[in-house]
Amino acid sequence: MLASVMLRPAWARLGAGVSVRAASLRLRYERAAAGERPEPPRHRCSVTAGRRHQSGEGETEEEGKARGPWTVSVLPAALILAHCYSGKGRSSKEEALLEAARTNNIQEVSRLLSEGVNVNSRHKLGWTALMVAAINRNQSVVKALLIAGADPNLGDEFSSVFETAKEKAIHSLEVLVTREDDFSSRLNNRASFRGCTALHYAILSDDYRTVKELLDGGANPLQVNEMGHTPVDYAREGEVKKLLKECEEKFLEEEKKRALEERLRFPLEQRLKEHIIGQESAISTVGAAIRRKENGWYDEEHPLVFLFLGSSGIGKTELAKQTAKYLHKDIKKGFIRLDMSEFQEKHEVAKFIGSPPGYVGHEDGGQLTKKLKQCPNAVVLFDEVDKAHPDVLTIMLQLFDEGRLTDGKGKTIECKDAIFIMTCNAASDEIAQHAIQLRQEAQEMSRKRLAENLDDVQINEQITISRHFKENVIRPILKAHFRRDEFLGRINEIVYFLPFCHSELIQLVNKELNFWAKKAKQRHNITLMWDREVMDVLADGYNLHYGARSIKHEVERRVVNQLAAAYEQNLLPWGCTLRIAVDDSDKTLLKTKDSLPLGLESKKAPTLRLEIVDKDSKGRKLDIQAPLRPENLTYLF
Ligand SMILES: Nc1ncnc2c1ncn2[C@@H]1O[C@H](COP(=O)(O)OP(=O)(O)OP(=O)(O)O)[C@@H](O)[C@H]1O
Repeated sequence: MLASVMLRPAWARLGAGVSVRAASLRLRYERAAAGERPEPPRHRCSVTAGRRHQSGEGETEEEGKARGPWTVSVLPAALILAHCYSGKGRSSKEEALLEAARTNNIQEVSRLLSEGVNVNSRHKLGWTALMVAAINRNQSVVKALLIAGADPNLGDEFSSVFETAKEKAIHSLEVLVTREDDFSSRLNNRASFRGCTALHYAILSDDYRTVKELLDGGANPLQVNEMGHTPVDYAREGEVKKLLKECEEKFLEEEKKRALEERLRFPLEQRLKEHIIGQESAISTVGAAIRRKENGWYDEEHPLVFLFLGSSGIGKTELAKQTAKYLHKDIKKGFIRLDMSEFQEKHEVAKFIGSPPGYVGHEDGGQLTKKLKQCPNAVVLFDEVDKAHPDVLTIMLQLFDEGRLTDGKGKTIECKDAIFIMTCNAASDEIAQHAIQLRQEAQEMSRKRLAENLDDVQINEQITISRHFKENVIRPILKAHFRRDEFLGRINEIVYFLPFCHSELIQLVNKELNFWAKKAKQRHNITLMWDREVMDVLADGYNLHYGARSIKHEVERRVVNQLAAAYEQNLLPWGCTLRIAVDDSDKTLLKTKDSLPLGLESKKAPTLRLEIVDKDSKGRKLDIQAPLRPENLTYLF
């Protein structure tokens, strides 16, 4: 049973809360600290031996003999223990709360809570007062903490003694004794407890009343710890297990209802549009597929597979990331990204799923399998899939087909619930050219109708890629790239990302300028404003091959460089208001731009200038000294 892994055997516990091992270590080291000379320890732990070596450094042979083997090995540990004990003189109220929760001192807990102590504060090794109270079966304290707002679903940050010592750079002996003294001596020090909630601990101590208290207080019976176990996995047969099972079902139902309400209130498409400009058709295709899956209208035997097509920097990765954010609270685990250009060679298959036994790197596991194991329903992005070796594609095909993958160690990972997204740059030029042509045709049509004085004219920049184009242009290109129909056949949706139209470029510019305006306010208390014409000028810096990245670069090159130069030359008083404007002499360039025939427009881009806005709202142009006119720096794209 799993609980037995987490708990110490009964014989290894000393009734008053201190383990045999810790007690004997303590006794030995206390004597050492007091200057006694006890018999040498029979089993010297490796940490102590390491210390002996460390403290013996730089001493003469005589000094070494005079000291003897024992003193060196024990004194540092004794110092550590002394430090441990001094920690007992708790100073902060948070520490006092943790101690009161452990000792079931309900009066002290109530007093501290009434003084406004943070009920969710953690011990320096990672647990909360609710966890301490739960493991020690202190039901009344658990109740008081929950009423005061303790979060029953926080996970412990303490892993095992060894791991915690390594993470916090503390001696493992100190961690061992602190865990036993300040938390519980009933737990196995080798097991990992990271992510265990108060409910996990209440189950481990098999305390029905505390379990009930926690469940009534909103504890999630389905929350998994870092080892992937829910509380019920640690429950013994009996009334506690029965109670948990009942609550699990109720919780699942409520969770489903809550999620549905949330989805209706704030649909996925709306969320995605908050982060992604344009790409309406891509957003609705992905949104619809996720909705089918969330509502049970999908084939549960296969995972969802998308292929994202389009040029660079137009939101493919961003859409995958935002979808993962929507589906998973923990984005670190919920979003897996693999650059497939790293799997171009045959032997790199091993990097993907792990090497077989006997091969180098067998113990490390594969890049994909390791991450999928941690989160089998993750959103997995295979970037630039067209660069992967055919053998890697074969493994991917098996993954998409069966929804499972066997790693180099022979372990099978079930991932039917995962969402796989591949990006591919093949056909991106064709898609971009086709979209531009469609947009030009749409604009031409609008102009004609405008000339005919029709009332219902709407300049519509939204275009749709035709089925004919998909079948006759895109599919053959993809076939030539992947060389297998079954691979394309396993893709649920091919999603097209189109180059930005003018209004989308204006939104991108605005987003970028707002980003810098926020920074200017935070860092230098400068208020940044800009005219509409400025956005048009910056939008002209769009480069089809770099997508939104070219807009970022244009704003940095033409605006942020000037800001930095003006700042360096002390031209920006603290708290001033700055306006970005198009130079008056260049405004004519903007006006003539649209009226001139194609190819005859001026090659010179209008200049942007910075003005300080005075109290009377008049602008005073800043005289940024040459050679620091960063506008003149070479255009990198
Ligand atoms: N449609 C968009 N809306 C808002 N920001 C975008 C959009 N497209 C791209 N960006 C921004 O541009 C940057 C690059 O975008 P992203 O990584 O999604 O590009 P991509 O299409 O995946 O291209 P690549 O294949 O080169 O990675 C990101 O900072 C992203 O936020």
